[in-house]
Amino acid sequence: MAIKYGRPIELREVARGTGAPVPHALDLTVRPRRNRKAEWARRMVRENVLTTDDLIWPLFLIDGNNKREPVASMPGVERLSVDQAVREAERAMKLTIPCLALFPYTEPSLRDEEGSEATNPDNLVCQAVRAIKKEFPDIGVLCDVALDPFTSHGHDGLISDGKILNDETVAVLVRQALVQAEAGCDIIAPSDMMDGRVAAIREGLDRSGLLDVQIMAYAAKYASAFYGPFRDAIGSAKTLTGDKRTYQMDSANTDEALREVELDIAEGADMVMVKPGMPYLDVVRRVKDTFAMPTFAYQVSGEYAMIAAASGNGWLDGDRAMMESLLAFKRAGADGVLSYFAPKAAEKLRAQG
Ligand SMILES: NCc1[nH]cc(CCC(=O)O)c1CC(=O)O
Ligand SMILES: [Mg+2]
Repeated sequence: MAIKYGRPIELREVARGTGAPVPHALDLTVRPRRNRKAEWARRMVRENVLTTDDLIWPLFLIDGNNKREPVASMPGVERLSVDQAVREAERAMKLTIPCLALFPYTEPSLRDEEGSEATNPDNLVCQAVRAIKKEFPDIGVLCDVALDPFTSHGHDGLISDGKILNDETVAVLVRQALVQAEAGCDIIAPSDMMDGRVAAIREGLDRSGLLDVQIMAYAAKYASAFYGPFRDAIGSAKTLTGDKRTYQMDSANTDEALREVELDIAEGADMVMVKPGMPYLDVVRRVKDTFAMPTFAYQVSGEYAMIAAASGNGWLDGDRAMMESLLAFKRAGADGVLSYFAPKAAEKLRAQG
């Protein structure tokens, strides 16, 4: 039998059953389309669902008051001053989005070779964390740990003689994580891809008595062209010299992703992430199947921009493409997804009831 699952197909001379044969009907015992015949039937057999609990909403921050600045390459996304970020936190609460992720646009005058603003306990991210947690203590706040929003060269780490220094960078990242956690951040998310940073950050947090602060490791983060609009949003696109291929992963690899994830789990990560999202769904699936950890995917800025741009041009039904792309992460095994579509998708989900 050519068929592996289900009933064998037996071809007969005449139509089965006692009723009159339908002219030209194929004699099929199995007709998969029966389960798709109506919306209620499709709902009954649906294997995966997207809910608002699956969404983490990334916000871009800028200095100032009552300010909203559009990000040109991400239609519908804005940089927000802290008071406006608090308003969006309220919106997230109402939409039952469990968690926000914060990314700062740092004033150029505050950027330097060492990214020293990253460890300023009163930097923009820390201000936003305090303001959001003060008004809405029940929403989760995630902070990215990496130096790129703060360095004049746009890299995630310290540089010497054109090389990104691993261990020296890790020491700074620990201090960055600590100022964020002290400000009230719930989840520390190292996105820098330095070796050993998860262990060092866990140790730093534990020593400071911050035992409940979680770590979501950007464990398998690829050197990707899809981060372009994000670098535009945080203002590192113009400054970035060279590329990030000596620390972010080669997009040709998946075994290496498993080794990276395994290390981060051993070092104390509570949750792991694969990034970008849609071009790496195979990696999400392998990671989930191999480690059975809370596994997240980041639908990155370039993925958002593609759908938003095509939709803006009338080439795609933007809402349907958005929902289909988000559901794809669930199908691949992700427990949740960081997405700039989060508020829009949540509104749609709530409207569906
Ligand atoms: N290390 C910083 C960081 N954290 C999240 C993203 C990208 C997110 C996105 O594209 O939406 C990046 C950019 C990069 O590594 O260059
Ligand atoms: Mg690693």
